[in-house]
Amino acid sequence: MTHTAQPTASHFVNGTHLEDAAGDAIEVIHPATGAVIATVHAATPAVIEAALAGAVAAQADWAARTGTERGRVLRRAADLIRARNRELSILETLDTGKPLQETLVADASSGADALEYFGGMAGTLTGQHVALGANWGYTIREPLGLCVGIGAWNYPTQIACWKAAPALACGNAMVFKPSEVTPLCALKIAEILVEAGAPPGLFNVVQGAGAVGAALVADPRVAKVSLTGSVPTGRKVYAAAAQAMKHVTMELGGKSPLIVFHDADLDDAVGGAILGNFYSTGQVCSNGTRVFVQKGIRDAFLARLTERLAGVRMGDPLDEATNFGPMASAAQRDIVMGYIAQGIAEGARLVAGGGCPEGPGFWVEPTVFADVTDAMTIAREEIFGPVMCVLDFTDEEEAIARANATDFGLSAGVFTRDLTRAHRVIARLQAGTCFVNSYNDAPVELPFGGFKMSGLGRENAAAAIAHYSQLKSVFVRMGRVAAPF
Ligand SMILES: NC(=O)c1ccc[n+]([C@@H]2O[C@H](COP(=O)([O-])OP(=O)(O)OC[C@H]3O[C@@H](n4cnc5c(N)ncnc54)[C@H](O)[C@@H]3O)[C@@H](O)[C@H]2O)c1
Repeated sequence: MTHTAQPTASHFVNGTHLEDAAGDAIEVIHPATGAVIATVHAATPAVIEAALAGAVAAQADWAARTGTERGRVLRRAADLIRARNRELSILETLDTGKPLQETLVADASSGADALEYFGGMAGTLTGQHVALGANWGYTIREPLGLCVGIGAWNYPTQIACWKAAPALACGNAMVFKPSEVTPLCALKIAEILVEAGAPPGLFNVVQGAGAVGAALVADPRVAKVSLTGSVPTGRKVYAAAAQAMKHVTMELGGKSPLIVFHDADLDDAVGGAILGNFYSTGQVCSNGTRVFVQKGIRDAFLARLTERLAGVRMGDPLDEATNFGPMASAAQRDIVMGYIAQGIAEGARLVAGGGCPEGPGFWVEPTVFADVTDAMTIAREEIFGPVMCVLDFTDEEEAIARANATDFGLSAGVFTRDLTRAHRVIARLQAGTCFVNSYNDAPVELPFGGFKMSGLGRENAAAAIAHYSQLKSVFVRMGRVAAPF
């Protein structure tokens, strides 16, 4: 079956669709078939200028509105997204290849959650009164101004909303650049925000690869950059932002540990490992790809995991019975297959998968390696694909030390029935987003983000407000000024 998802135009700027065919063509490929479903053009300097200038113009008026007024727009957008969840989920599936079974519950709806949550919070954003004896002070929470959002290709709708919602709630404007691999979904969010009452120019989408992202980051009008991407890109963007002391949020990669103790509910632990390695075909930053299993239950764990892998249904991602899709791109498929070959070459034991099914599309089987050691490449580097590494451990102390022996620090999980142990271990794990007897939940009410090389700042929850606003402190003297002369 052929699909088309050609957008009205490549960009959404100043409240309307904008095309400039002079920009490099970017083919949008449906990963399940390899078919071209749309073509967009990278933003030219003229498009970038229109977006930045439009955002600056829109921001002042937006910031002058009350928080309640701003929040109303965001909450209306959330309602529109929910009403169009199926249509948006189909587009997300065409763009990313993720099964519709997943996108119907995890993408547009997660974006709507963020818009609803920050829409509700917008009216509550206040400063503080500070009593200072005879004098007093107060703080004003001000927007930063113009923010740039740059997205990865695994969650294009969610990433656009997770950045736009807190930014707009605080009174900022945003220019968002989706990943060049998945350019379609953010355009829909821009359309919906305007339909919900956002002023033209408040949220703009411009297409392009790293060069367009770099041009946005370098522009002196930009006050803040929020990136979701890999650590190497994060380094570049952070360094560029530092030249003008811009604020940053960095949501980067991971190689997160999931520790399964001998007393864990085995089925729950296997379920957590499946969610933490194979959901979205493994293309999730917070995945628990180093699964440390206590020695006594290692074989039982692998046996139950292998049994449950019989439930994988690869196929047309638009078929709601499909529960496992392709990789988002041929390039990512090749990277993952390279890691699988390296795992075999370095002596890991292939327990399941490892193959790359023939035919059109970018498929990789769900793959499990056992007998993985800490030194192996597959245990050290982020693969960003459906490759689970199972490592053995003897005791708690050893598991904690090995779990922390990485430069990443995005997520970590613990499965055990001993809740004292669960909290004791979590307290010592170096990770920003942790799970007890679960994996990969990301409710908007909890902050999300990484320690160490996995990032800076937090998305979601009240914590995100601090990263999209700045405080002005005002001291007020009530008496006379006592100067020395
Ligand atoms: N922590 C999180 O919340 C989170 C979520 C999803 C993905 N990720 C991470 O994202 C990575 C996968 O996504 P990807 O391959 O799209 O990442 P990537 O780093 O290749 O690209 C991310 C974005 O940055 C842009 N970019 C590239 N070079 C740039 C530059 N010099 N200046 C400005 N922008 C530039 C890209 O065009 C893209 O839009 C993985 O490492 C994954 O862990 C993290």
